[in-house]
Amino acid sequence: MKEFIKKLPKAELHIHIEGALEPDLMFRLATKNNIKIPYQTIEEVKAAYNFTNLQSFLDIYYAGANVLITKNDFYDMTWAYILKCVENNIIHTEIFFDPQTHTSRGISFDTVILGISEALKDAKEKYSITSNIIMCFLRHLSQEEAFKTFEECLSHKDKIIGIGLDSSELGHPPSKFKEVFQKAKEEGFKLVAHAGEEADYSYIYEALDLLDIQRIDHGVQAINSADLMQRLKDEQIPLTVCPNSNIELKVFDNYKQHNIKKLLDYGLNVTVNSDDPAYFKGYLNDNFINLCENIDLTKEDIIKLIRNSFNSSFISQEFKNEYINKLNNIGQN
Ligand SMILES: Nc1ncnc2[nH]cnc12
Ligand SMILES: [Zn+2]
Repeated sequence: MKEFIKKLPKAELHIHIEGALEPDLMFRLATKNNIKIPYQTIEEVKAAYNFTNLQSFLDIYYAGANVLITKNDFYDMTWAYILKCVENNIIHTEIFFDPQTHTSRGISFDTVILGISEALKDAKEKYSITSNIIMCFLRHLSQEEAFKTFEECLSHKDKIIGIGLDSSELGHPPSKFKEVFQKAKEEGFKLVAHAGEEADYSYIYEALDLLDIQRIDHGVQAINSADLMQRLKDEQIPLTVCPNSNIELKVFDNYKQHNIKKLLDYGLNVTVNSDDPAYFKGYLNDNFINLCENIDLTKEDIIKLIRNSFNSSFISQEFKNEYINKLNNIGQN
């Protein structure tokens, strides 16, 4: 099964680029930029990646992002992820970034978006990897701050396809961001939001009904509402599920307890993604492999999950057709 997974072309729809910052690059940037980090060795960093819940991860993840200062730093972090895409046979990726994590430290919006987008442009030229960028608001901050960030992004509308919502979920429901999502919709952005990762399924209803989102990031708590499951099935709303993340952040006790197969068998539009691969012990192939080693996913299930990713992406129908044909051809051999 491992070889089968590796050879299939894939798309990734839920990856925070700051979550692809590997410890070795973190150290190099810390030294170059003269930024103090609370670790002496890579082993110490890895030992610190022992999370109890989402917040315990976010505290460490935001601290790690402090080493990113120049446009080149953002380029290098993004390029390192692109090399992982090549290794994992990811031919299309939709990347989240969190501008507020950086603008709050005095790094300009332009520095961040230009570093990321230039690496993605080079990825297209060198490896034919296609991509889209989704800007996320940090939900632990206010809607007013989200509006300020939204204003800043408008001069980069050509580079940003969509708007998302991430960070500390509990206590920060989608309803808090209703007006700024409405504005983003009027401006023509695609809309997504993290919902039902740690918080209950009412957050998924809010994301659908108040923010009018097109994909749910995570969404695994939907299983606790029969009505919501039926609706997600009827409307084929994509769920960008992140298995390694769910295990590392203790949403499920282990892979055998993960509900992805139940969601898939029920008929939901489920996809597999890596979330923050540098922090959660692996990239996209590892997520598929961990699932296969612990739950009965068939080859057809794997192909279905990947087909769902291509179909649920924000690329053109022409690209979707081309990529799905490629997937079907390779999947049959
Ligand atoms: N899994 C996650 N949930 C919410 N916010 C995040 N930011 C980075 N990873 C996240
Ligand atoms: Zn996420």
